[in-house]
Amino acid sequence: MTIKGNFEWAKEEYEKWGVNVEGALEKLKNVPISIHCWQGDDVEGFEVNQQELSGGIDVTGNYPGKASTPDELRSDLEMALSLIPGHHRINLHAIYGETKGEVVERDELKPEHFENWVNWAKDNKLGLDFNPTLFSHPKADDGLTLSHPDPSIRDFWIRHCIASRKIGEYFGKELGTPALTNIWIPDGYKDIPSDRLTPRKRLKESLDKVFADKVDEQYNVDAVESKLFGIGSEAYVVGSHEFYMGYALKNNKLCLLDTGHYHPTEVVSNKISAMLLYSDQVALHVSRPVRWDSDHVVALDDELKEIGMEIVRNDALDQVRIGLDFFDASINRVAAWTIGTRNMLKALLYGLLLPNDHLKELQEAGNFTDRLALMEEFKTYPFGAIWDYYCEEMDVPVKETWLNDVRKYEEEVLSKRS
Ligand SMILES: C[C@H](O)[C@H](O)[C@@H](O)C(=O)CO
Ligand SMILES: [Mn+2]
Repeated sequence: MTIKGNFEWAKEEYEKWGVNVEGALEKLKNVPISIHCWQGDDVEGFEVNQQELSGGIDVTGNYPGKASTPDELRSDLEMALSLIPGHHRINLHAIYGETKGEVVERDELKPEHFENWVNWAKDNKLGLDFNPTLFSHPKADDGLTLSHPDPSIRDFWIRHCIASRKIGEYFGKELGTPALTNIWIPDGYKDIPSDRLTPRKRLKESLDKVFADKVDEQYNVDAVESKLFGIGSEAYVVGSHEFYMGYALKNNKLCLLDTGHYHPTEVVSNKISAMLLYSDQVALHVSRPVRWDSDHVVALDDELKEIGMEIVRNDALDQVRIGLDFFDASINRVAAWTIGTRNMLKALLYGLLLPNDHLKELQEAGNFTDRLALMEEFKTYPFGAIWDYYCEEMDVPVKETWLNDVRKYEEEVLSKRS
């Protein structure tokens, strides 16, 4: 049977349960995923005075072909984007600026250092998001930034965050779609602190100073990202979930939930509905923690499907800004983006193809037997046939055929890099 034939048959199966399959595909077309540039170069960036990766995160593996110039990174992203259905965004970090060989301190970064990215985004019809980089820098060597006891260090990072929000504003203005500028800091302690409050007070004051500087919310939306622990901050992280949830609610900022930043049995899928009762929007960094915040490539596992289902069931596709955050240097990096992003989209499609209203009614009526039976049976409904058709319609490779394109690119481009 052809892809179209399979689709028609699968569609009928879903329609028996009142699922609007064409409507689901239309919705999926309009969901932008913010694809993180840093998978392409192992979070190295292009600073002239580049430092080793720090901040309690780590990239393992030495798969050949890593991008080492902005043009290489953009070319690799274009390759990945050609294999991913839909129109998406690219998420940049401050270390990806282009300063024409000059050392430009992070608190001196300006929109002009990201002009090439903006022109490229325009050519490729992409939105851009942004992150200040508060790691891999001598002023973050002791693992403290915005909560540092030394006011001159705090001030440096405050200035960097202010500069970053202006860059986000520039992206939004130029591209006609507001940038999400997300602040994540590594601050914490390896061992049991004697005072948890003072660093948090300092972080709060620093953030207040960062956000006191007005940028146009039409163009830039601020987010703050919490964490549970990092390498070297195992005992205490200043910017914990409660800290940022409180800060975001009180100050009208977005709370960004990274799926690798919680206790091992605590899941982000269970947080989305609760948070959306109190804020209009939340942001995600979808990642895959394996025993720790390991940032493995996102797989289509139960939790990813649950996240997709939650976003769809709660009619929250416009309220959840979905970003990705993984960095695996042990496999082809273009493949990593492709696998992770396609999986995120598959999880959303999975949610869109469920008879969600009926399942909610069953729960309200206390019919938990039918609820479980249907939720389980739908796991083996012909979801793949709908996905394949979607890929074909969106002009990207169907099933695993995208791997041929990645292998060809590897042979012709990546393998030639030194
Ligand atoms: C590079 C990213 O900003 C970083 O991964 C951050 O978002 C994070 O999740 C740190 O654990
Ligand atoms: Mn993250």
